[in-house]
Amino acid sequence: MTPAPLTVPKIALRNVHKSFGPKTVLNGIDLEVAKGESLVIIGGSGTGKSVMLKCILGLLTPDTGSIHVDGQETTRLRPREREKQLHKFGMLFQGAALFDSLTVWENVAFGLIQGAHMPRAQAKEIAVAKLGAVGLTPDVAELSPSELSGGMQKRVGLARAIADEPEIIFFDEPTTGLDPIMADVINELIVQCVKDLGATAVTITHDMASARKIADRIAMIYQGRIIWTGPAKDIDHSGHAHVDQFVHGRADGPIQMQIRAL
Ligand SMILES: Nc1ncnc2c1ncn2[C@@H]1O[C@H](COP(=O)(O)OP(=O)(O)OP(=O)(O)O)[C@@H](O)[C@H]1O
Repeated sequence: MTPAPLTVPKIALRNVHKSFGPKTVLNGIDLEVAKGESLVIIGGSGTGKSVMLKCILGLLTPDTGSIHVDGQETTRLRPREREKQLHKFGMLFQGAALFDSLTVWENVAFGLIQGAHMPRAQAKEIAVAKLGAVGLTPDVAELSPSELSGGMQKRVGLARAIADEPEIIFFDEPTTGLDPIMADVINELIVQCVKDLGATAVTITHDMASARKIADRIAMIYQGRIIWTGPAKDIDHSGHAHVDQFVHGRADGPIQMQIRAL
């Protein structure tokens, strides 16, 4: 009998550890993301979600463990290979992180012009089309980001994330600071854009409404490890006390917040 073909995960982390001085942040992360899947990572503040994303992007190097993207080990790539690898990723940062010194379209086209060395006129055409895909009209393209509302800035950030048609998109708390209705609009746009691109998506969020809407699968990080992962539909009956406490936002439970003055 012919064995079933093995599908290589788009992203695979194995036993990833990362410490800063005496502080262990990632303590043996094991996680796989399938091609085309939308994975949402939940977990308390300071549990290492951003550090994990930075390790996948190659902005931080794990102390031990492996990270594979499309089957290729990425933790110790040479600069040129790393740059090639980075082209696979799009990113929507917390707070959209737009440059106020550039117009909206220049923000969207930034990676196309700087990274892919595309002529400005061609990059502008793509930027205006991507702005259209997130519901912004061409007149917005000429404005400064400071002239836009928070919801519009997120849309611009999303247009920038998809401009280069990445294979993988990271969303870092995409709905932070938005009212619930605008948050829902952004969630729908994320789902639509990811689907249109056929991309693999990894989202960090504290917003459970967002997680439910965006995720095929949810993973929870706690004390530097993935303690639960399952289909989004199972999040309310995970059978895991830590997940239950987090999802329902209860102060009482196994997760004790460490509150200390810095
Ligand atoms: N470059 C660094 N140097 C030292 N410590 C760091 C560095 N980056 C992150 N940390 C520490 O690692 C821990 C995890 O940070 P991280 O930003 O990943 O948390 P998070 O889960 O994304 O939190 P939040 O939900 O609040 O954004 C924090 O205690 C943080 O102070």
